[in-house]
Amino acid sequence: MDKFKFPEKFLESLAGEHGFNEEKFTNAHQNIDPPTSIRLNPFKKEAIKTGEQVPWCPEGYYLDARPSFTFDPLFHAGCYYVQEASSMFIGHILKYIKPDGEPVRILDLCAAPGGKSTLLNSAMNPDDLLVANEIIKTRVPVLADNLSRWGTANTIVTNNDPRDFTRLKSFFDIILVDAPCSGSGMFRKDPAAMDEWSEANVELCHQRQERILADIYPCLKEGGHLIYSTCSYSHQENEDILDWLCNSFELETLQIPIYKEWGIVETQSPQQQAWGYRFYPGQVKGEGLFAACLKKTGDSGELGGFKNKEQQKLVGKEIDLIKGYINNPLDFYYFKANDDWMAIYRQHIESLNILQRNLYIKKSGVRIGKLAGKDLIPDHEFALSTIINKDTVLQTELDRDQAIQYLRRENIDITVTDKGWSLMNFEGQHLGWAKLLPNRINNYYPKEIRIFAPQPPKGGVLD
Ligand SMILES: C[S@@+](CC[C@H](N)C(=O)[O-])C[C@H]1O[C@@H](n2cnc3c(N)ncnc32)[C@H](O)[C@@H]1O
Repeated sequence: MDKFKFPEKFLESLAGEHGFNEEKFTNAHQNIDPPTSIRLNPFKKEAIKTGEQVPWCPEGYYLDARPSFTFDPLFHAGCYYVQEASSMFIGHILKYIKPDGEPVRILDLCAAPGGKSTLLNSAMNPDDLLVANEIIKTRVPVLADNLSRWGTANTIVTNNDPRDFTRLKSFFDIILVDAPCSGSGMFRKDPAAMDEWSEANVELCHQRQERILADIYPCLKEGGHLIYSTCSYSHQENEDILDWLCNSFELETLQIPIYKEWGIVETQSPQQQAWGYRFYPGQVKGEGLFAACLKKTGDSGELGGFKNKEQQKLVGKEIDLIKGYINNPLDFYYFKANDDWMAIYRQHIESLNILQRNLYIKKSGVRIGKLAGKDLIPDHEFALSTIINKDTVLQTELDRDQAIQYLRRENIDITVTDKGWSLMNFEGQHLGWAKLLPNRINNYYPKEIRIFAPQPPKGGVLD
């Protein structure tokens, strides 16, 4: 019996698509397991560098088998992100359009769980700012956690509706809209998604995609770039959207350089001949994706004259308490968010003020810690950040079993002689904090993200 029974009308709807090969596509779904791929964090240790490289992403690698990532401490240390290979193409587009040496503000509008945010962030410098937004409140914590693990201090996480961005006129240089879609590109990984697919749902998604894009168009600068992507194969959500964009706004299409051997299908929209890039399982080693990039040629006017909202800054003696633990402490602006002490690169103060006035900010830069009496309790996010000056902090190296005990928030079987706050490390990579006391260790790994799962049998199991 066929493993995949595609929804009625689904294959029919793809039949005329340029470059679509039904035989290869069906075979890939019936007989080939989805490949497992990871993308390394360029700001941290190169975790695993064996295996075949993803052709369009130098930091992407296919793994021969799917290990249990939950039981790999380097995963928790943020050394890599588990990401489907086709999605990594967005990084290829960014590298093509990002101007050299000029700081950019990038918006990832539909960002949770953060795969593409960490991808975009990998190609960014401290002078660049990433705003990662997610409309659904319950999906924001996982986005914030994934960016915390990535460790950089040039990201802001927001929880807003696309329409809230309309008033930020000409604020962003690059916007990624990885739109909510009918999800056919994920059928192989998630066959249950087939139950949701219908022509009516494709149409609903198309309408929502138009609304989202109309809302954010004004916040893109003249000369800036809009990257649009979906994990749908339906032309209504892809090429038709490009035509609608070019007809409704001042946008021009951009052709992205690709190699033929990558197996990506380059398409053009029927009316405006806007370029698009399609990924079909069976033709690429990855899942379904559509991506396109457009350049804005029109002007949306200046940012409104609203007042900045300033943060409560840390005062001199508070900064004195933490600056020894931070690399290049003068590069940062220190402020409070409720009781938390935060640090963000100084060059983003103005952006932070403007965003804070207009959006619902869930995290900005790196959370350093909070004061309890005279002591600063360091935050988990600080441990995982790349701004920590590890030479000034105690560090305790754990073996694999001890690291798992730590990540489970259990007692750790280790004898230590040092006292005080210590980074808990695995292979030199920071997992979090513990407080070393004369006869015990207080494990400060955050409860919410600790490992609950039972240990898999040797050889690894699926997560
Ligand atoms: C394809 S997923 C994003 C995946 C993410 N970019 C990544 O790479 O990890 C689409 C996201 O859009 C969000 N979303 C749903 N409805 C939305 C809307 N009306 N406006 C903006 N975003 C929406 C979903 O919550 C979801 O997180």
